[in-house]
Amino acid sequence: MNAPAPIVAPSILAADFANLADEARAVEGAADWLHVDVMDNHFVPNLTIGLPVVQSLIAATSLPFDVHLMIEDPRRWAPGYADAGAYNVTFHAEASDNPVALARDLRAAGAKAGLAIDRDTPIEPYLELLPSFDTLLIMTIKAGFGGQRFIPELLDKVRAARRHVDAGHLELRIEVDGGIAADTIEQAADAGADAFVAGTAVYGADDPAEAVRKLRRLAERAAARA
Ligand SMILES: O=C(CO)[C@H](O)[C@H](O)COP(=O)(O)O
Ligand SMILES: [Fe+2]
Repeated sequence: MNAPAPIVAPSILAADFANLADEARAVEGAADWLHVDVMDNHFVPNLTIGLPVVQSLIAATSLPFDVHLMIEDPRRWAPGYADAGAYNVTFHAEASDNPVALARDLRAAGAKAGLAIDRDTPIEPYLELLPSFDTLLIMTIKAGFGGQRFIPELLDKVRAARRHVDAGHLELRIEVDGGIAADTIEQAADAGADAFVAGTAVYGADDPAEAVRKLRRLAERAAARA
C-alpha cells in the first residue's frame, strides 16, 4: 500500500448547529479538512444545510472544505460549491448518470472531485472511473444520519479500491465516512483508507481538537504498520 499521510476530517453534522462557525474554528490547527454533509430530504431522508450556509462557513474558517453532497441532481448543485471555494466536492454515484462529466466540471471550477459510494452500492462498476476523481468516499454506514454504528464488512470495498488505486498508480484519496472513532479507525486504515471523516467521535468529545489529534495518531500507527 502506498497511501500518503492520513487526513482527518471532522464532520460538523455532529456539531452544535447554532454555533457552526465556532465549532469549525474549534478544530482549526488540528483537522486537515472540515467535512460538511449536505442532505436534501430526497436522496436521503434527512435535511441539513445548503449553499448559503456553506458559503458563510467557508468565509468564517481557514480550513479546506470537504463537501459531501447527499442530494439528487448533483449536476445542478455541485458546481456552486466549487465556485464557493470548497476544496473537495463529493457527490454520490447513485445520484449521477454521468459522474465523469460532473467530475470534469468540478475540476474546471477549481475544486477536487469526489465520488461517494453508499452502503448498498458495489464498488466494481466505478473503479474504472477513478482516474477522473481525486477522492473516493466509501460509506461505512448507510448515508443519511450521524451517530450510526460502523459496518466493518464495508471495508471490503476499501480493500478493492486500494488494490485498484495502487495497481494503477492513481493519485486518489480513499475516504471513509460513518462510525469512524478510536475503536474503528485503525481497521479502516489497515484496509487502505487514507482520509477519515469523524463526526460524533470529534464533536461528542470534550476537546474536539484533541480528539482529531488522537484519531490521526491511530491512523498513522496503522499506516506505519502497513
Ligand atoms: O455522511 C455522513 C452521514 O451520512 C456523516 O459524515 C457521518 O455520519 C459522520 O458522522 P459519524 O462520525 O457520527 O458517523
Ligand atoms: Fe459525510
